[in-house]
Amino acid sequence: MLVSVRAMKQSTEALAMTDTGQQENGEEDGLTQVLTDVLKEVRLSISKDISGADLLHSLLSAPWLCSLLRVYECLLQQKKSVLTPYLPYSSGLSQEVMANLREVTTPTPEILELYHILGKPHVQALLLTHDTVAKRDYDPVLPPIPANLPVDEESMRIVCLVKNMQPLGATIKKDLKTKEILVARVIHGGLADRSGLLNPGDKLVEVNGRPMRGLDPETVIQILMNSRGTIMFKVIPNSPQPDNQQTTVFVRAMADYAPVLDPTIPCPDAGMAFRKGELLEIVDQTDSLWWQAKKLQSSTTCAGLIPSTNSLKKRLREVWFSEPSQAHTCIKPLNSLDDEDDDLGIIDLNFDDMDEDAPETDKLSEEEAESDYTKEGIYIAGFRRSIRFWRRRTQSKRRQSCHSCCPSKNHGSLDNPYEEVVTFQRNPEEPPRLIALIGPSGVGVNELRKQIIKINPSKFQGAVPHTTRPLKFSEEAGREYHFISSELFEYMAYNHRFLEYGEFQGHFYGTSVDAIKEVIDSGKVCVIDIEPHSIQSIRTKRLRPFIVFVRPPSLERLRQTRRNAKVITSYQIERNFRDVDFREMESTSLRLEALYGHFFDHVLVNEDLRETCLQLFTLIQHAQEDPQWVPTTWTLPDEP
Ligand SMILES: Nc1ncnc2c1ncn2[C@@H]1O[C@H](COP(=O)(O)OP(=O)(O)OP(=O)(O)O)[C@@H](O)[C@H]1O
Repeated sequence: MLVSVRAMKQSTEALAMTDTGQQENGEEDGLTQVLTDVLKEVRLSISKDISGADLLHSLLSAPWLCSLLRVYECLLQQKKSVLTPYLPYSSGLSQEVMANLREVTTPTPEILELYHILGKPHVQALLLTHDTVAKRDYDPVLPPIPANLPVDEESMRIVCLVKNMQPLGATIKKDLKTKEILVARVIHGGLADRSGLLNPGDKLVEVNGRPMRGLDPETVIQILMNSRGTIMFKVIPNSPQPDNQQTTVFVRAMADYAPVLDPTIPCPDAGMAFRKGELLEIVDQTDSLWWQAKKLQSSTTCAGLIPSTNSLKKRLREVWFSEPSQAHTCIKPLNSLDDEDDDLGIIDLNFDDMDEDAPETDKLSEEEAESDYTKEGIYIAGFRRSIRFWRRRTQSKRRQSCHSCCPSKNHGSLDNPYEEVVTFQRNPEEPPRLIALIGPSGVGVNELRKQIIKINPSKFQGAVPHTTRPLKFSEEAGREYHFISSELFEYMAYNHRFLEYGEFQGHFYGTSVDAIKEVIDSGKVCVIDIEPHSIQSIRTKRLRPFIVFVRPPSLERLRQTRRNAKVITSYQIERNFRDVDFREMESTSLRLEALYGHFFDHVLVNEDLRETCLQLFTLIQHAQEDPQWVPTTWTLPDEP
């Protein structure tokens, strides 16, 4: 044990010596060498069977000790290589050199060149920066604090901002009791915010030497708006606010908003207009009435004021009830409430009111109406004309109904004017997103769907509809239709299991959510076309739909491209398109976009069929593979 203590002592001393020695001699392997020597001696002690030598040997040869020594050596190395400036006054020296060079009466070209180089602003700036870094003197030089300051005086801050054409980025208000002018809010990303020197609650004492106390906010705003260049504020800073961490929220606007039309906004100039469907980044929600937001697709860094959810709801209701031109066609005598059936999706196709002029021979027989799109051995479910007929009929009825004027039917915007969204990237293991096509009747949604499924039937599929009509000879249950009893159909309809359903020639037809889910769960991409009023029903976490609106091209292009195309009229007639159909398609398209545009993930113009198909194909891939904004509720974990 005595030996081990002596050996340790020696080693410590050796370590200490090596430390200084290493610093002096620059030897890098000193410590390792000492350890090796000590280990050698301890090993000798072991062979002499001296007590404790074993323990000391295992301690000194432990890997952690080697590692520690290596770290120590590295740190030592690092300490040695710290850069020290050769001189901390290179800028002053360069000035001295230039002064000397100026005194040379007959300067050589070299002298001239050196003088020119040293005089360059970039070189001067570089030398100045070098000196600042060398002195490590980064703080501004502040004037000394006067010794005789009264203890209870509020500290005053002098703030200088350079303002050109841009607004100040702050709103003000008057404290009615004290008549003081206060900073009401600081707009994120604006001039005041970027300076970091003005905060909500700061008292404005003077602006450019002019006292603010007692002035009207309007006068102060005018003074600020007319100021250019440097504006000097004297402010009494607000006592520091608790730092409530702002979290950014992303939302999709479900309503339009124009600050210039809103008399309640505290500062219309600071307001931000937006349209339905636009994505907004809400950066400040501290005020319960007015939030600050930026548009996601905008390059501006400065936020604008937008109403909070409650303020916007209130505003939308006020606007709706004050609109003098609203024709409240939803208020009808009791005996004319048939359209209410449309909302439930029930359409009775008795053809009592059929086109008198339509020749009987043009009308499709039940067989023709039921002809499916079974081509080249591919059964493409959900293309039956029977379903399309009752839809056609629904559309003409719904056109007269009152979805747009009634607040309760305003597609949720009055209840939820901002929909919270997040970016969503589908995990390849997850079921594919539903692809829903929407468009005015005749624009080609059905054709596009058919083409896409034909391209790759093992990847794309439609949802198999349900019907109460009997199975025909060539059909197979679950392939063309799910054939069910009227009772079951009624039960399903009653329990909201259908996205849409209706009656055609005494039989019920409908597309169920489960039929869609069945396709999705099989790993295939389910492609459906739906009526716009069903959008809300499919916008669920379960289906995560990607909604594509198919828009018609110009009238001229419609005439050119639809020469051989057939339109299905609401009277069960298939005929060539007429100009009146194109015009109707155009006006319906505008109406649908105005009403439902904020739900569309993409708008596709169906001009050339082949081209549109390719675009749709790419779009579907993009919908499945790339990140997109979706409602936050779609990404929340399921409740237990
Ligand atoms: N880009 C296009 N060029 C030429 N013809 C087209 C194009 N798109 C669709 N068509 C044709 O237009 C007709 C109507 O198309 P489709 O049946 O798909 O309409 P739709 O939008 O489903 O409307 P509806 O629901 O009323 O049937 C069909 O004959 C279709 O082949």
